[in-house]
Amino acid sequence: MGWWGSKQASTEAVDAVETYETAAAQAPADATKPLLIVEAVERTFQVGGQPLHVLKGIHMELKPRQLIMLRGRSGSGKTTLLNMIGGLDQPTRGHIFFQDRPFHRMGDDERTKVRRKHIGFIFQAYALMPLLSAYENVELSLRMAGVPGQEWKKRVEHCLELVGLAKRMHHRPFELSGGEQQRVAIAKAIAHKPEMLLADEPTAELDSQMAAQIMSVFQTIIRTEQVTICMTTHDPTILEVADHVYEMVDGKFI
Ligand SMILES: Nc1ncnc2c1ncn2[C@@H]1O[C@H](COP(=O)(O)OP(=O)(O)OP(=O)(O)O)[C@@H](O)[C@H]1O
Repeated sequence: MGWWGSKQASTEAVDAVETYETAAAQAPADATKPLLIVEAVERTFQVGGQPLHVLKGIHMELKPRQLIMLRGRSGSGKTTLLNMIGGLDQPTRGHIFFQDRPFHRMGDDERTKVRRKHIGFIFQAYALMPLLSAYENVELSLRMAGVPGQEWKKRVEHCLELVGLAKRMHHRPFELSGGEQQRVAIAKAIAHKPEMLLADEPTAELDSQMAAQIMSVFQTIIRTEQVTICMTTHDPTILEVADHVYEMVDGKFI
């Protein structure tokens, strides 16, 4: 997983983003219109001078307020696809449209801007700052997203309440269980009000009871925050809460 290289900021790129932003802002809210469209996406890496075909023609759609799961064995390409959907990487071939923005044609800086504003990420290992409290961790993400300071307190408290941690907001990560830390990570990921939340194996480190709590939090935030969630998983016990499961085998959906 990584941030992909070149830094080619240009006025043209900034203008292009603003054009996409304006178009997206003006588009009428339509619950049936896909939030994200993936068309014939392929991703090839060069490994030791040889091409490694990791994604081999992926088609998918995410609609508003859905919970979508990508399931498949280790190495099948789930994280590679999640990176494309989140604008962290670009396809070798094919198209990705996020709210009508053509991710496959946009430069790194343009995609970074869109990501900061419209997408939240949750990882298997909670990615919290160890010396900051739950409250401060969530506040940090608002600060980084450029949200005005006067809005922080209300939003931080609201997000921590949504994930059931109102009473633990002043605890630091080491004073919380794994499931509670993952809930702080969720509060952090939704604080800037993204339309899409991407989660890579969010329950992998948790026992089945904590995993069920995370899935229940996901269902709550889809309803209350109007977010769409796309997550990868190995865990067959949580698939039943998904609106749709894409099963990936060797870089393709079956
Ligand atoms: N940057 C890269 N360079 C070369 N090969 C890569 C790169 N990223 C991923 N791969 C290869 O692509 C394949 C798919 O990896 P990916 O991480 O997408 O699988 P996954 O289904 O998410 O697996 P896991 O469940 O173990 O996380 C693997 O063989 C991996 O080694």
